[in-house]
Amino acid sequence: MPLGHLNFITGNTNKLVEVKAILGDIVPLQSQSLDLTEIQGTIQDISKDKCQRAAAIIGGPVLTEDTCLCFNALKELPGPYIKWFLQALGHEGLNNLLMAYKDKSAQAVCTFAYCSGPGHEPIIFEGRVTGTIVAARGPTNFGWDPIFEYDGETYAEMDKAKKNMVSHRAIALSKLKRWLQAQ
Ligand SMILES: O=c1[nH]cnc2c1ncn2[C@@H]1O[C@H](COP(=O)(O)OP(=O)(O)O)[C@@H](O)[C@H]1O
Ligand SMILES: [Mg+2]
Repeated sequence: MPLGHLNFITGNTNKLVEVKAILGDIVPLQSQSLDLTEIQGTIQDISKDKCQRAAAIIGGPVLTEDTCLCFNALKELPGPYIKWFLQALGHEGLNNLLMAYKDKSAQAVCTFAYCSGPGHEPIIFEGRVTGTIVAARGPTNFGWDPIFEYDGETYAEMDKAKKNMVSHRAIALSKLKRWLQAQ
């Protein structure tokens, strides 16, 4: 492994807790919060751009993460804009967006980007889980967890250990881990 530690750029405590739980002792993690603006575009464009700017500010290697929630009936919107949709509409409002459609399926998409330093091209690791948007069930401490149902339970109802085994974040991190171990 080439890295002393990974510098994970995030201001989201819930994400940090999950990333630490999933990566365990395999990768020592250091975290830092930067207020980075996000461009509009595809998930990959947004992730790469953000990661490159974080590396330029830090002046070294960084890991960034973006989470999208894509409603299939809405051609994958809100997608990268889910944070603002959730903030404005809440769980009920997000459900209402799908009222006009039979298809309630959604994809949770987690994108990690690793950039080895300023000017270097970021590498992307994506995890995607298809679930169903339902009326909120379970604790409300993490984002849209209560309205995303997978395998009969919402993410919020799920045992933490199970979420960290099956989630979009777990899938993306297993790809990152494999890549790190091959370096
Ligand atoms: O695993 C998850 N479950 C539920 N909500 C999540 C999960 N990961 C991210 N979110 C939420 O989805 C949105 C994703 O936006 P973004 O990735 O920009 O988050 P951040 O800026 O808080 O790090 C935020 O509202 C975040 O709280
Ligand atoms: Mg974001």
